[in-house]
Amino acid sequence: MPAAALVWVPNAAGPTQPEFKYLEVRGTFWVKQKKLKCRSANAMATSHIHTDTSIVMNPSQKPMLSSSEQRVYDVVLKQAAMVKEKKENVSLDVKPEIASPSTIDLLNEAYQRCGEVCAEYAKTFYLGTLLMTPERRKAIWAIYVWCRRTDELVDGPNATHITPAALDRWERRLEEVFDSRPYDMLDAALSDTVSNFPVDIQPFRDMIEGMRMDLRKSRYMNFDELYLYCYYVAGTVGLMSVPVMGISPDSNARTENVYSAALALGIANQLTNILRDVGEDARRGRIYLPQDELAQFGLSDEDVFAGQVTDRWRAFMKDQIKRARVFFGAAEEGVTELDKASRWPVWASLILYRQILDAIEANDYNNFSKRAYVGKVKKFLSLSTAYTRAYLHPKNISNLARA
Ligand SMILES: CC(C)=CCC/C(C)=C/CC/C(C)=C/CC/C(C)=C/COP(=O)(O)OP(=O)(O)O
Repeated sequence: MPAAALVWVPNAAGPTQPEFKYLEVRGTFWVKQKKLKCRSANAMATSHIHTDTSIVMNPSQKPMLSSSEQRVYDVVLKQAAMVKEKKENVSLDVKPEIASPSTIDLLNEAYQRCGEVCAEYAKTFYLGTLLMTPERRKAIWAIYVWCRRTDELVDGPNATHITPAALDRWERRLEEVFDSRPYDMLDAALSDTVSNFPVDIQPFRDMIEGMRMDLRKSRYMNFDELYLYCYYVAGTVGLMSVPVMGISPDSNARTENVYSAALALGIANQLTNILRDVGEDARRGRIYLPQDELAQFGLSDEDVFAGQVTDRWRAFMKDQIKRARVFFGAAEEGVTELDKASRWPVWASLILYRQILDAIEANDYNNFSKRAYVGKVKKFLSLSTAYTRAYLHPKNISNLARA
């Protein structure tokens, strides 16, 4: 793991320039060292390329983005631009009333089904969506269901039969959803959602690309490759959700910065998921951990398959956990910018998922044969912490979040 990382921090005072906090690893601590003004808004934990601190510390330079980060940041900018455009043209955006009562009934039924699926597979998140306005709640359900169905193609009961050609068909079907030609009821709900909210198709396409990647790849040479995978399968969810969840009318943050935070939450969640599931994935012949970083700690695939918790493994895991926490930290700053009604479910999922990292530590880094999980009492407490954070004044929230 890298010696240094730049982490984007939204400037609540309404910046003309985004701000970055410079974080440096010293021994086992991340030390906030100085703030830099940078022209580019994205420098999310670009740690793996910034091992030479002199590169990051020169304030006159744009932070160097890796190829994956640049590729992903272009999607962030595109999505943010779409939202801004929608905001500016909001008065012109009157949809003709062409839907017949029977179409409306069918759509309502479709959304209801999406809600049932969400309630069944993501209970806590579903409860959180109940706080949102009915339009937003239904739209989030429709997006959730599409993501779930996409994931099931490679992870569900028929996963062994799935081929790249089937994913191509799923992508053509996605294009039709965005062209208002849905194939089934659940697609119809998504079609309706993407016509009501400024949601870009790219993150959806990219999630399918993530499934293709999972089919053809079982090793990641470095963090750049892993970052791209995490964006495809989880960062995309953040980008799809924010246009629906909405940014608070009181927010002074730049739209693209809120989207970068949403992306960070997806990446943090996925990194956590990977760290929790090392043993389970290894039993399927998969290792998502960066190969070069394993090697830096004197570890190899064989060590992962052997599943022994050694001092080398502990040291490696400490570094990986540290990086996941950096991404959670970057995400936190964006949650406070979301529309008030959307903050609670996001805080809840952030706090709950981040606790999995604590659970891995509590298991003495045995993620080979012990599953890290958050107990019921802790879960319940987290929900009320999330509630408090969501409904305090934004200025207080960031202070509290660091407590
Ligand atoms: C922070 C801001 C501004 C917005 C929030 C934007 C959102 C909603 C981001 C969340 C992205 C997200 C939920 C990504 C999915 C990540 C993930 C690893 C999900 C795990 O899914 P499962 O595999 O079902 O998990 P379990 O195995 O833990 O059940």
